[in-house]
Amino acid sequence: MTGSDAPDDLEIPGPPRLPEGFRIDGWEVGPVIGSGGWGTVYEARTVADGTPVAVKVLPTGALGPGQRAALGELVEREVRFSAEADHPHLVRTHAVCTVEAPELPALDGAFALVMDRAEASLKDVLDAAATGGPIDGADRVLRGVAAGLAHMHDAGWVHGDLKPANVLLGPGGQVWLADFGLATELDGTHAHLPPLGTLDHLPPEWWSQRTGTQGAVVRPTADIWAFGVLAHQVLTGGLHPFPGATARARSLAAQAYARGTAPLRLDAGLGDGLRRLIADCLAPDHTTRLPCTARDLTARVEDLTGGPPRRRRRLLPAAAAGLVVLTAALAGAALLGGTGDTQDDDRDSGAPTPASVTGAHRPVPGEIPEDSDVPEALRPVIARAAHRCTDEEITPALLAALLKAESGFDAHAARPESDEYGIAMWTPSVFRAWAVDGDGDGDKDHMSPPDAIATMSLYVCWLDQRFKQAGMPEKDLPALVAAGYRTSDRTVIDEGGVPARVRPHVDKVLGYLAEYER
Ligand SMILES: Nc1ncnc2c1ncn2[C@@H]1O[C@H](COP(=O)(O)OP(=O)(O)OP(=O)(O)O)[C@@H](O)[C@H]1O
Repeated sequence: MTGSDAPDDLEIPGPPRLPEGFRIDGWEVGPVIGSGGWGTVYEARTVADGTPVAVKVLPTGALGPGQRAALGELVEREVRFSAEADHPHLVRTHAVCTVEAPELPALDGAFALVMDRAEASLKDVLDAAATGGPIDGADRVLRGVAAGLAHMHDAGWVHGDLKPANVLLGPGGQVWLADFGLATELDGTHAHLPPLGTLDHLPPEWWSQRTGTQGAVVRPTADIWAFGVLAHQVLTGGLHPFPGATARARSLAAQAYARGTAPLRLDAGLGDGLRRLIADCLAPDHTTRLPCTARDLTARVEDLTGGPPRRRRRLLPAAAAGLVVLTAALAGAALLGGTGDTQDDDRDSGAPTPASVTGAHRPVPGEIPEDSDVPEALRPVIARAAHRCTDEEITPALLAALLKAESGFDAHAARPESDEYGIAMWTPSVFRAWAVDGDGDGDKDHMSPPDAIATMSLYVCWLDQRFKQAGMPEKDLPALVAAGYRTSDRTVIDEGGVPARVRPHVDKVLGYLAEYER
């Protein structure tokens, strides 16, 4: 790992540190992994069961009120982001605690973020790599970074500080984007970030825009530029696409290219497809970069690197005998976390479930009323599943209405004639393509209500986004989602609305929804 660990024999004053064995709530810290601009990251473990985690400690003691507020904002963003985004390629923050250490005044009151523990960062790997060829696992890293970024953008966030130090590599080969302190929510087409960022991965337009009181404007296209730089580094063992011995010189070279006074000279060893992909990411200004979305990048990276097969989706009962591979489903599956590669599956089943994250969940309309007929034991399961989807139409009330219309909340429901089973009436082969381990028991079972409901939420979230992308009327989305769940996204889009044959079912769902939303 990189970091600011000083060799034992040198007395370099560094940031204050917690002693090994120090307890922060239910976690015990170990050795330091490294330090960044705001604090220090420690190895740590969960006291209860020894699960390895990393704890990032951000001291507040020496900060002035303005700096303290800025740090509080970064932590708040990180927490909000972790609460809202849950994806196999985004590092998870399990909890945020406060360090209580009156005997260590410099650290007393510090924020402590408890996260998944990585084995190394991509920066560590690039620093150790021989230049001239791709690093080991280059394809996997690029696929993971692209999928994580696509999930963020689809959920309305910009990372804002994508760089190798913020790509973490987990013990099972997982690829996680990290450091969401700079991640910021999109307001229309762009967001504002404090002018921090990293020189080597900043797009050229960054230098020509004015920084207002809210900070500089940052758009998803800034992450796309950063991805282009990072992809070049990953595929060449660390070479930056722009020449220069220092970050400042490389940034000037990038600006000269953007002004049209210097050509783009990518490494000669790159294959045609990846060269084109990097060149698209490095289009000279944000408007020419617009067509290169993170979602497209994900599909292109998977095509170019032989990624996991494209996903299957729920079928019309009549077509259930012969599964049809639908390319469009790929994007949605990756978007919502079910990419189906083994790494993701391991993550779903093996990692601890997200624990208490202090910080506000976004208020979600459509909670299930207390006096409804939704079985009490199911309510938290439904609410948790609905909150995994950041699209506002997918509420607990809508999931409850869908479940009532599908099975009447009967966990043992079955329609063998159409191969549909369980509380969410999943066709087992289709369920497997989207499956989420809703109860964290290491198994994904269509007959387990938490798994079936979490998977339903994932799927209808994707349907909702498909219909929005297709420009279908927002007010009709609940009906369209109900119809899509019974038929398919393609059928609903091709028919321009709810197909007549599922209208009675959709009306039932809307009736239940009205009851739950009264
Ligand atoms: N969850 C984690 N697991 C393992 N190592 C981590 C984790 N998070 C961060 N690190 C490592 O800890 C070190 C410090 O990380 P930190 O995020 O504080 O700073 P940075 O990203 O290097 O710099 P800055 O945040 O100032 O841009 C880095 O080497 C980073 O790779």
